Amino acid sequence: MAPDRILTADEIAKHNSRQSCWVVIDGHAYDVTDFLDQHPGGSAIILRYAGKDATEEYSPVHSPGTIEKELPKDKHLGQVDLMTFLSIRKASKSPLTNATPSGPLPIEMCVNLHDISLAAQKVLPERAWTYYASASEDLHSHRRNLHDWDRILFRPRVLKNVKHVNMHRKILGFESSLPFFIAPAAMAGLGHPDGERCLVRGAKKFNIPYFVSDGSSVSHEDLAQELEREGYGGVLFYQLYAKKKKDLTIQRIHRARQLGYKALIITVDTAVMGIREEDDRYRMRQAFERGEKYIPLCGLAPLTKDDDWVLRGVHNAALDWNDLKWVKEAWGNTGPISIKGILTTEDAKIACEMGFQSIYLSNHGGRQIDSGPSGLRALLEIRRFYPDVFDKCEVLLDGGVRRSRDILKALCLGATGVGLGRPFLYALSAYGTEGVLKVIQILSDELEISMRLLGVTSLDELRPHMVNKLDLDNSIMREIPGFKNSTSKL
Ligand code: HEM
Ligand SMILES: Cc1cc2nc3c(=O)[nH]c(=O)nc-3n(C[C@H](O)[C@H](O)[C@H](O)COP(=O)(O)O)c2cc1C
Repeated sequence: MAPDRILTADEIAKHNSRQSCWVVIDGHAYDVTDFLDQHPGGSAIILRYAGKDATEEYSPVHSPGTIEKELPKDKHLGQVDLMTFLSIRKASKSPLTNATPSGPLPIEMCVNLHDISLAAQKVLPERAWTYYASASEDLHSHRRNLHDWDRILFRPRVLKNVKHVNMHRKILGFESSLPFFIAPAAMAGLGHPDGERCLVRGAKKFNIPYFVSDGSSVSHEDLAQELEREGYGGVLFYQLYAKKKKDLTIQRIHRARQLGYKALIITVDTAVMGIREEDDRYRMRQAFERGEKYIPLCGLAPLTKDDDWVLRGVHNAALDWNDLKWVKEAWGNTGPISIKGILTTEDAKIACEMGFQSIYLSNHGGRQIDSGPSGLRALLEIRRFYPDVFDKCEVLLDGGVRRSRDILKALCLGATGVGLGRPFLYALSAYGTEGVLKVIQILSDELEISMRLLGVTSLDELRPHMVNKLDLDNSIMREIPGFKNSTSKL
């Protein structure tokens, strides 16, 4: 079929099955029938858009040029008739077009990360806000992330001469100017056309690490180039989701190595995607408004008898600790590896004993198991039952950090570095690169002030006795089979 052919929406809509599956992306129609089983994201997700416009779902997870690279030329069917296209294409708002009449706050008026989050809520299209802000089920883990920090109190010392402070910290081998980093978060392109590029620029300007998500909207090649462009410092670490196919996972690791990513973060808390009901509701409502049947991506029943059993999401539910051996081998000696999503003493010990250089305590921003502990509670548990971890492994942590005082508390308790996820997505959505710079500047200023008020001049001086954690201690396990409670040592 000639690629200059113009197709109507009705014609495309007929090809809505596994036997004949066409999709529309950016105004062009493609025959993806033969590609379904090769699609790295699985066939189910494409079948959901069979005979329809998939642009809104497609764009944030694929870098430009993916179709040209992956689909044979003859699968490009042609352009879609614009008039009929409008009837099948959902009115997708581009970022920053649905600002309220008053718009977001001028950036100068944002004094803290809460202001930035409010600004983003004002301007973000509903789909993006829902994806970024949502967490799983009843949001217990998410709320705990936000509130646990306030249950740790400082024990500030006075009259210590704190005129000069040093905020440097080595994180996974990188000499960072600040003890925090940009946590991996997929699909920054939903919030701003420059997407993850804004985050690279921020990391560069302030010389901090950016853990780039496997699900970046901008290609990893482009991000590596962005880092190389003129600027100051920064470093990129690669966050990996193991795919269902081992060879694809290995390809990703090799690509990260070639691109010069300096550390590997393996996220292990996503055997399946958590139940993010706001996200589901949004999709259901969209389907309902279009008069379509909503096909959930979850549940244990196959979508059709030909399909794989569909677990929620595209991740590899069969992954286990043994698989991490070949992941490690594929990465070689490129740099340190951190295991992200550890929440218990038992798993911390396994990771350390397997020789991983770092564990990363995180409940994925409350988006995975609900009623799991916050990264902070996991830190307290591990301190109690496996304090050796701090001699063997670098401990990173994230979840609900919105103030530098939270970072300082985590560092007092033994963390090496602390990550922030949503604040950076909100910042780039509302203000692009400027927003990302603003977040880092606010955190840097807050940190400097909090250090002085606590009575320390260097992060190396931070010790557990500088905080009072008794309020949270009561909620930490008293016994764990096979581990000794070392409370007295704390
Ligand atoms: C039309 C042709 C398509 C092509 C050529 C294609 C190609 C690819 C490729 C190469 C990947 C690997 C990830 C990467 O690029 O870094 C991928 C992943 C993915 N694709 Fe597609 N895709 C297509 C359509 C779609 C559609 C229509 C959807 C959904 C609406 C979709 C959803 C996904 C998802 C969620 C992933 C992530 C998988 C993961 O990270 O494990 N794709 N796709
Ligand atoms: C929208 C969004 C996307 C995320 N994507 C990823 C991801 O691709 N990989 C990953 O390991 N973690 C991902 N996370 C989890 C973050 O890395 C981090 O653990 C979490 O956001 C920290 O909580 P915070 O948002 O309260 O700072 C994501 C979180 C959000 C909110």
